[in-house]
Amino acid sequence: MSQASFAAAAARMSDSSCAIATQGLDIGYGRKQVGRDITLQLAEGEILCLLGPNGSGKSTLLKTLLGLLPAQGGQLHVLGRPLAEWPRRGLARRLGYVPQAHSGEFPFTVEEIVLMGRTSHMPRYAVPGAEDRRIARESLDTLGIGALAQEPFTHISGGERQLALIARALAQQPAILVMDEPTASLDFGNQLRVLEKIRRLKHEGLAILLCTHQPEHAARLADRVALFRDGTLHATGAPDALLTVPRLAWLYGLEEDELRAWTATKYPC
Ligand SMILES: Nc1ncnc2c1ncn2[C@@H]1O[C@H](COP(=O)(O)OP(=O)(O)OP(=O)(O)O)[C@@H](O)[C@H]1O
Repeated sequence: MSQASFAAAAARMSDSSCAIATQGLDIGYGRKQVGRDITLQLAEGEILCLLGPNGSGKSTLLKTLLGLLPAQGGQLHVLGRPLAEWPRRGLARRLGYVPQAHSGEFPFTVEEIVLMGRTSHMPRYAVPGAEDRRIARESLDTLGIGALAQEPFTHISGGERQLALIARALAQQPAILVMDEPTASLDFGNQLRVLEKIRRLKHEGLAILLCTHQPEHAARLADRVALFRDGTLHATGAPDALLTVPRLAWLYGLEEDELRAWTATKYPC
């Protein structure tokens, strides 16, 4: 890297209006490398959609950006500050995470799961107060699952669990929202409701990074898309420029005719 580009990269990394910035990030598990040399930025008030085939390393990247997995190399800054320098509670207050829906092991109620999103706002060892409960209730209602508040998380459907995990992240009131396939197990109506909610959160100023297996969602929602394959970030840019038939066919290992035959969206050729 030349001195000028090194200086430009350093300025980008320490820009506090950049929600997340990485430079040459290597990701993986222990000695196993899953992705390498990943350089990306997520700006405030931006939606960036990460697209890529199964097993390409998207979830591993998200977990690394959240500090749930240590980076194997490179640099990672959140709001202009190295991730490692953030106090845990400060980071937890700013970074919301919607993981892929899981069944959960302990029979917490849905409300209790959502209240967990308030933990970083509460004094240590405190129980949730009236304001925390109001915010949790509002998050449930906004996703249309207020009626499930007292149900055990382990006894609701996969799609309902997905909505509860989104409600938990909303209750956290983060500045940055990282979502791993947030609409994967939702019915058509809930998919659209969640996409609309994500769009509104962006207008409230949140920075949102999400993985999706649905290019049409990225086309409608994203300010920028990132194409990720084999642990490498191949391109980032405007949806119109990147969501083309040749690029999507290459990304998912399809024939172009196959893609045209099975998608209703008319991607540019
Ligand atoms: N806990 C783990 N330990 C070791 N390797 C893992 C672990 N979790 C995932 N991997 C491996 O990392 C690679 C990338 O997985 P990852 O879950 O990041 O992919 P993905 O792009 O999110 O896939 P999908 O779209 O199917 O969710 C895969 O080869 C996977 O086997």
